[in-house]
Amino acid sequence: MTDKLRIVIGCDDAGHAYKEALGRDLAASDLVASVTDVGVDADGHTAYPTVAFAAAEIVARGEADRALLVCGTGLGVAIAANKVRGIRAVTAHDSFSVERSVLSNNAQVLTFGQRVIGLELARRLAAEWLTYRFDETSPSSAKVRLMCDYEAA
Ligand SMILES: O=C(CO)[C@H](O)COP(=O)(O)O
Repeated sequence: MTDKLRIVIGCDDAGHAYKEALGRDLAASDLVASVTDVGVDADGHTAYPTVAFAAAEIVARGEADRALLVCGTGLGVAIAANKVRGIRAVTAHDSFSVERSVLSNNAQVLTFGQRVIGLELARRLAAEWLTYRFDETSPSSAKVRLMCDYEAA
């Protein structure tokens, strides 16, 4: 049995509909221990970096395992989340990249663009994402460590 994940979700106003739908899927998943929603709500207009910082900081503090963030493109929330020390955030809109974001990069944050991919693809990718766990003994581990060491220096 794979460990269940504590997940943070967040979005800006351009990603709200997908955040809500994905949040419902996550809450219903056997692979998810908890879902923490950092906004925005239906009429919220918080700028995407503010939401991404809040979600990434929760992960960086070890209070959640991963974050799933949505904005118009997925790009802004990824850039912002990557500003938080210890966070590796990626935008991935295809199955292989989602898999490798965990297995190669040990990325804790996945981002989607509501204006870029269809909802059903986003839902499928999020479901796949839940099944992957980084292997600290894999050949990818030393490469991820290079990034961690660079950040820590
Ligand atoms: O996609 C976004 C940022 O990457 C965001 O949802 C919209 O940003 P804007 O084009 O600056 O309004």
